[in-house]
Amino acid sequence: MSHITNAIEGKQLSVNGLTHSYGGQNAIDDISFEINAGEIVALLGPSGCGKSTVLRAIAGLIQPKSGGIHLGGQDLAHVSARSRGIGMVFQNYALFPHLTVAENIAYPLACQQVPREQRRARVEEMLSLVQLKGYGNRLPRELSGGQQQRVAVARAIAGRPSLLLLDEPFGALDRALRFDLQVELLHLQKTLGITTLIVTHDQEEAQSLASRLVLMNKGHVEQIDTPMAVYDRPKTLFVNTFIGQANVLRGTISQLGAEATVIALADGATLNLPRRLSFTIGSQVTITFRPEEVRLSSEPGENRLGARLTVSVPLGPTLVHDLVLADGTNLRASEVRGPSTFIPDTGTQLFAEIDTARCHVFPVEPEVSQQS
Ligand SMILES: Nc1ncnc2c1ncn2[C@@H]1O[C@H](COP(=O)(O)OP(=O)(O)OP(=O)(O)O)[C@@H](O)[C@H]1O
Repeated sequence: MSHITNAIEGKQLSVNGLTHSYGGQNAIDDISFEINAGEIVALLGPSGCGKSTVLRAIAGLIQPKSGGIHLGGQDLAHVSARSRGIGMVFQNYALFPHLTVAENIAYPLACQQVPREQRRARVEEMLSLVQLKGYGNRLPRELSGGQQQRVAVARAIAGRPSLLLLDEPFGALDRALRFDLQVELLHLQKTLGITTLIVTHDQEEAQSLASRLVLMNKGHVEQIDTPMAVYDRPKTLFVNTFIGQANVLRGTISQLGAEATVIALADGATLNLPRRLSFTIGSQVTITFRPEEVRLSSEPGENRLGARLTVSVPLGPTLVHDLVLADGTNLRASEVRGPSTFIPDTGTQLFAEIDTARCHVFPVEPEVSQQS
């Protein structure tokens, strides 16, 4: 395995101002991001936001309307898809059904005119790398979905690409198998040091695999950050609600102090934030907070909103409470469940205390003024 490590040299990928449309409207607009050599980055966003389009442009399968793509400093504008040195894995395996596993893996090597002996050795290497030693003579249909996807990965890296593109590679697999393959892929990627871009709409997959996330929405990039930064410091309401769960309330800025902001909610309640926000008094805002930032209490008090408990559900180690505020807004709270955690009765009138130090506040029309 050691000489593979030396052989694959991940290169830096740089995407600048990538724009593409299939008809009138842009599918992607001014997309820019970088992936360091050997890094694994996830392109994450809802269905139709343009992820696959970005991937196709990088692979050379479509010619973007504008923007630049550089791999290891080389401009790919006039480099054919074949000559880009990029390996790809798609959701639906795309193995050749009439070729054996070994022939599938050897296929790109044959295209590169790698001599037969070397090809055979590389196929063996790849098979052991993806833990399919001894499966070389099988046909794809004689393998499970997870095994087929491992073959697809082996085929993608057999030609020693300097960039690996994965488009929803585990989308067709069940949850447990997905997790196993994610762990394997991460191990493989680290061992080989291959620069990797994975497209997914599964936030858990993105968070567990990637060192950084590129969050896309409606053809734009909303935020590029580490998984933790995206969760803790979302730049937009979209990112905040797309990654993890968030409670969303509407309010109006009613007081601004040196180190405090008071927000009035619809039903007359207020939230006091221990910092000055850069809004003017009277601004309409959206306040968000995670379920784990809500604590239930039976007493009223500061930052406590009257709420009726609709249901409490124990989910393994956590207890999730769904509540409804007086104005009908739903609220979710969660807490770590211990042996003596008290579970209140459904319908109980309680107070939901919001940890306002950890709230996020966004302008009410966040989609109008997207920043890059
Ligand atoms: N070949 C095509 N012709 C016309 N429109 C297309 C084509 N491919 C994609 N689109 C449109 O471009 C937009 C972006 O599509 P894209 O496939 O890149 O999104 P995606 O984020 O990968 O979605 P998904 O997660 O559902 O695969 C969508 O509105 C889609 O309908």
